[in-house]
Amino acid sequence: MDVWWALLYAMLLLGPFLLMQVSSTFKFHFKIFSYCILCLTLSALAVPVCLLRNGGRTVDNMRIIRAFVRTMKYVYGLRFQVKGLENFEVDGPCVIISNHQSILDMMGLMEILPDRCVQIAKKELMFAGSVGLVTYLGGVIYINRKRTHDAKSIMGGVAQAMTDDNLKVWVYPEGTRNNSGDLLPFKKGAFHLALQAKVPIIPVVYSSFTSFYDKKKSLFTGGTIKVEVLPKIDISELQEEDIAGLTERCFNDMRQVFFRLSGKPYTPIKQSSSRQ
Ligand SMILES: CCCCCCCC/C=C\CCCCCCCC(=O)SCCNC(=O)CCNC(=O)[C@H](O)C(C)(C)COP(=O)(O)OP(=O)(O)OC[C@H]1O[C@@H](n2cnc3c(N)ncnc32)[C@H](O)[C@@H]1OP(=O)(O)O
Ligand SMILES: CCCCCCCCCCCCCC(=O)OC[C@@H](O)COP(=O)(O)O
Repeated sequence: MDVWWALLYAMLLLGPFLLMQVSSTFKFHFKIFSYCILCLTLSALAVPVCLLRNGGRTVDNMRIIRAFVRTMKYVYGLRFQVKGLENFEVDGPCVIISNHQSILDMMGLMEILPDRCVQIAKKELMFAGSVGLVTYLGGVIYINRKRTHDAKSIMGGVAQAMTDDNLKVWVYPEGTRNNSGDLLPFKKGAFHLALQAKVPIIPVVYSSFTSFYDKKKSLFTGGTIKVEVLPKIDISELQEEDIAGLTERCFNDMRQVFFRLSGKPYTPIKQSSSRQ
């Protein structure tokens, strides 16, 4: 009989706690689901606008997409504090590199996206319904990350297009989303691209989302994201053999800014030793 009483007490004590857990997980997933639905809906609205204004796949559509996406931050209670926007004022093309934490990054990307800028994305995004279609219309460049040989040759072709069409290209050098509160080691494609196109690199850093968005804790509330556009890095004097050093330098510079913006103490690491 005592066992039943003990069980009853345990349920009374743990019940509300368990319910709270279930409902916070539910809330989190519901919010993410609503984010995807909103992306799909806004894309479906943006597609005809893009087609009517610009006819087909062109970077000019990015201005329309940007205007749509910029409204989304109000729905999720996000604010952006941006510094260094003047660093985007370069003559001609450049490679922009930034850290990538979550699908929410699309809002941060569009918040500061300069004109004539396309992004490199995994090819799977092309099949995400109306989102895929709108990214296609905006001129997003798709790569197959599983076939890195093909990915490299696609990025080689992009170098030529950058100079021919005066394009800026946005790359997430971590190569995947990462919500760990640190940066993943950088892949080298963005740096090869800058060297091949002979254009400067502009790093952009977003502060950590972990205080308001954390998958593991099912946390997704409103918050402020600090963004810093860093001064351009001139690569005109560099050669192929300098790529590893350049990657390391960008990684360290951005990681330092990432920790500062996130209000966390900085501990240096070597990018090569942090490879998984
Ligand atoms: C209207 C409402 C709408 C609402 C909806 C919103 C819509 C918004 C619209 C529009 C926004 C769209 C936004 C999309 C965002 C999507 C984000 C993503 O999808 S992130 C995933 C894809 N991105 C990447 O993966 C980064 C790029 N990746 C790279 O650059 C890699 O480097 C890659 C794939 C080219 C190769 O990756 P490896 O895994 O092989 O690793 P490695 O270390 O870089 O390379 C291995 C060796 O190959 C050499 N290598 C790399 N690239 C080379 C190259 N181009 N040429 C020669 N050698 C190269 C390297 O030097 C390295 O060699 P040694 O170890 O140093 O000897
Ligand atoms: C067919 C219905 C699909 C509906 C999906 C709608 C979702 C909209 C999301 C907006 C664009 C997000 C782009 C993005 O952030 O992609 C993730 C990749 O960067 C990295 O991929 P991963 O971390 O390696 O999986």
